[in-house]
Amino acid sequence: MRRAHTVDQVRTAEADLMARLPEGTLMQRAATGLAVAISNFLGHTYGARVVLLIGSGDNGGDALYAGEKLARRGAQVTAVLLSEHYHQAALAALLAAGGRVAGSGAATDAAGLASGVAGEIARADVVVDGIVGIGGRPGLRAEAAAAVRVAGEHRVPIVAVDVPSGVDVDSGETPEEHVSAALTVTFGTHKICHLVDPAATACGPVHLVDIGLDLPHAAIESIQSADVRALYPVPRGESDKYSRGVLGLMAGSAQYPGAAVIATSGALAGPIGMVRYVGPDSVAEAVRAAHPEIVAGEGRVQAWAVGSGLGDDLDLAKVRELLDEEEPVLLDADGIKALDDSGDHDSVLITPHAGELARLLEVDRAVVEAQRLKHARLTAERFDVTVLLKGSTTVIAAPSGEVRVNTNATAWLATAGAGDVLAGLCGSLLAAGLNPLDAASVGAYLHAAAANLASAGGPLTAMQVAAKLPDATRGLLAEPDPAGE
Ligand SMILES: NC(=O)C1=CN([C@@H]2O[C@H](COP(=O)(O)OP(=O)(O)OC[C@H]3O[C@@H](n4cnc5c(N)ncnc54)[C@H](O)[C@@H]3O)[C@@H](O)[C@H]2O)[C@@H](O)CC1
Ligand SMILES: Nc1ncnc2c1ncn2[C@@H]1O[C@H](COP(=O)(O)OP(=O)(O)O)[C@@H](O)[C@H]1O
Ligand SMILES: [K+]
Repeated sequence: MRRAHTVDQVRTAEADLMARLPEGTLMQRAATGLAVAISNFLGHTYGARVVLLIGSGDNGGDALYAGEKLARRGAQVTAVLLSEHYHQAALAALLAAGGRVAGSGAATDAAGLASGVAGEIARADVVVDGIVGIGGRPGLRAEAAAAVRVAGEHRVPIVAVDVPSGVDVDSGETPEEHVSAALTVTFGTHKICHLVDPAATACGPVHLVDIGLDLPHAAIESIQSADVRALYPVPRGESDKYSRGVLGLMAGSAQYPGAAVIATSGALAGPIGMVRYVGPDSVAEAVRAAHPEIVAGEGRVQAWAVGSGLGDDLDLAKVRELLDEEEPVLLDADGIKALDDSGDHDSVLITPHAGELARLLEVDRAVVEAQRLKHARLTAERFDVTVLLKGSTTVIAAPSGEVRVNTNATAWLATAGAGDVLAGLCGSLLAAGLNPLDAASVGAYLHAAAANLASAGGPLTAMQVAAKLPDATRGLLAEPDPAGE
């Protein structure tokens, strides 16, 4: 698992380590990693024009020391001081290495920047965001915001130090103006904003520099290929189609027959031995035509997936009966309407997008989109259910308080029917015996991996995603475990 910690957890771990090391050691480790990452990002160092945006704290200190190291290797490094306070020793080191400070005069330009600063930023090869790190509050002050805007206007890429300044580090929310980075270089561990949207998108790719922190249990985890490999229910020699798991699928309607076909494709491409389709005859025929492997009609199952494309055909009483049974149930789309906040749902997984979760919670969709982690968590707690909240980053929250995210999906996956594939696949993983948290995590990862194969940088259809699931699974199960994962 890739782990993300809260600001408090990071500060505690940092204090413990600093007490055992000579002063300044951690910042030097961070700055060295940062300088190397900036060099790699640029592809060259000698002669590169680097502008550092410097705030009052240690985040600015990291940026200044990295600037010093780049200046020693021949970069032209200019610091823009955005606060009266700054890390004095780090600035002295930068100046001693040949770096400069821009805009130290009193005059300002139309953007509110000290004169000369906008021109420096416009000509830069890279801007380094050392405005604030984990000590920052959301938002940017006027001068910082103006500097960031100039970089944007001139398409100068920004490398964020630790976090893109202005985002909310512990929630991944972006209530105010913030930096949008081409690369974020972080230290010690990932922070929540690196994994949860909308902030995760503002980070760009995230590069982690190890600085030796000893960290506690993570607040949030992001599932990696090695985790999927360890969890995937691979059939054994003695397995038969029943022991591999049978999924009952209640999906599709006269209104949306395709959803049943697509969800079945997802389910059959999972680890189970059989799908039992339960629905109107006309839809069952369409499913059988596409998938002769299915069995139509009720029978013994190890889990249910209910809801994709049911539309007005949703039989609330029937779904509530299923919820009272022992078998795990996945509720997707309209099926989620059957959930109430009384009762024990710890074997239930719901797979809403932001609109469906908003309807369940009776709030606006935009509120869920802006505060994805918060709403996934509170739903898991209030309904005693595991929630897989779909979107650009998928957030999975369990009633135990555990949270996992999946960040490897391509935006091409945002296409009609992709959610039906996911519901079928996650249902299949439940029927094969995974608990709701693991089924959701493995499902989201493989769904995204299949979408990446189907897309290869271009458009895809939901059925193509389902068709690539076996390849994605095969590739992953065959992969050797990389060291350190
Ligand atoms: N904690 C760690 O493990 C390590 C931290 N390091 C660096 O230190 C950073 C944290 O440093 P600090 O604690 O000094 O905090 P920051 O540098 O994040 O912020 C410092 C100050 O900025 C001001 N501020 C807050 N929000 C602002 C806003 N929106 N606009 C303008 N100013 C604002 C506040 O006065 C705050 O105290 C990390 O992000 C990282 O870059 C690294 O040097 C090494 C290890
Ligand atoms: N911007 C995005 N980047 C990556 N994946 C996305 C993005 N937006 C949506 N997705 C994923 O695409 C799928 C869309 O599912 P859903 O919204 O249920 O569509 P449908 O109901 O049409 O099947 C989900 O797996 C979701 O997580
Ligand atoms: K920053």
